[in-house]
Amino acid sequence: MSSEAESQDPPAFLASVLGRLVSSDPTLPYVTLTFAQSLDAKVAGRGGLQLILSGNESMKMTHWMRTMHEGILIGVGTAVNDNPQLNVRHLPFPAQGGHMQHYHHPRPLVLDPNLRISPKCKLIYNASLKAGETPWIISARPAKTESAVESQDGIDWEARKAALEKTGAKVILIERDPSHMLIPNSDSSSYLSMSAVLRAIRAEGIKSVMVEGGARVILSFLHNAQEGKQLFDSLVVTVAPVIVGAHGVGYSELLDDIPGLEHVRTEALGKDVVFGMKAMR
Ligand SMILES: NC(=O)C1=CN([C@@H]2O[C@H](COP(=O)(O)OP(=O)(O)OC[C@H]3O[C@@H](n4cnc5c(N)ncnc54)[C@H](OP(=O)(O)O)[C@@H]3O)[C@@H](O)[C@H]2O)C=CC1
Ligand SMILES: Nc1nc(O)c(N)c(N[C@@H]2O[C@H](COP(=O)(O)O)[C@@H](O)[C@H]2O)n1
Repeated sequence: MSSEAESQDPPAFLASVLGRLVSSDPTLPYVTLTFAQSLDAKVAGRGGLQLILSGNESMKMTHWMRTMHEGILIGVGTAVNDNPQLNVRHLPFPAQGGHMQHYHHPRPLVLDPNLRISPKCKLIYNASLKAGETPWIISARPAKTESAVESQDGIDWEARKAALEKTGAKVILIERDPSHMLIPNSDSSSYLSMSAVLRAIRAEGIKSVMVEGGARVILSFLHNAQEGKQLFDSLVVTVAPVIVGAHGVGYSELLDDIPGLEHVRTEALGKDVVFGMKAMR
């Protein structure tokens, strides 16, 4: 482990890749897209099995990134599959107080058009114990049907919204954007427009966001970039020395080459290699 990873300050690697975390567009947050992958570009195992790919040193770097950002965004697939905490735990134990008091914890932001997240998930439970910020769930009302009577889908969605709000979680609604970019050969028709999501987050006061995945969310950001719509400012990818194989979950199978990425720095952290890139918006 490098002495830098042991320090009480974020690694210099992150300062050079992320800079001051200020977006050049005041209507959007600064966005860091980050994830851990195997040598063969898989982010999860068979059927979405959560894999701990990062070693201690790169996981610590990820938690430094968490504390540097105001928000941490995931898709509902990750929320349901991993039941993550998304708080800051793997940093040096503070001399006074615990991790919860000492470090800034990012606000969890979950993309969830169908409100599939459980009101009993760890994000909500932790917030009730003050072991993390209250999550915000970003959704959109189901599209109206032809019929004058409200569809069962709509009624069920309203009930799930009420159940989530009862826990204290905030549900942020964005308008469905019928013109938003679909990803060919994917099941992306129900997705939220990523630029509308980012504008809504910024309007709610979040000035920097770390996007942690999962596979479909990573694909959405990279597909937008491939089509010339750059929605992230920096890309930080941890590569772990393991091959998962074809049964694993990847994000790159539907992608073409992506222009506008500029290498900033590569860092060996323990067994892993971390690549830091800047994106030209
Ligand atoms: N190695 C790593 O660093 C990480 C790995 N993972 C792994 O990733 C897997 C989860 O990935 P995945 O199943 O793809 O789920 P995601 O977490 O990527 O969530 C995808 C879901 O988010 C909703 N969504 C709404 N708008 C969008 C949009 N514009 N783009 C993409 N999604 C949108 C959709 O919900 P709906 O289906 O309701 O329409 C969609 O299905 C897990 O196995 C997890 O372990 C997760 C994070 C990090
Ligand atoms: N950086 C990183 N390395 C890995 O090996 C991972 N599996 C992940 N996954 C992300 O972290 C979430 C879990 O967070 P908590 O430990 O519960 O706070 C997981 O859901 C992914 O988003 N990241």
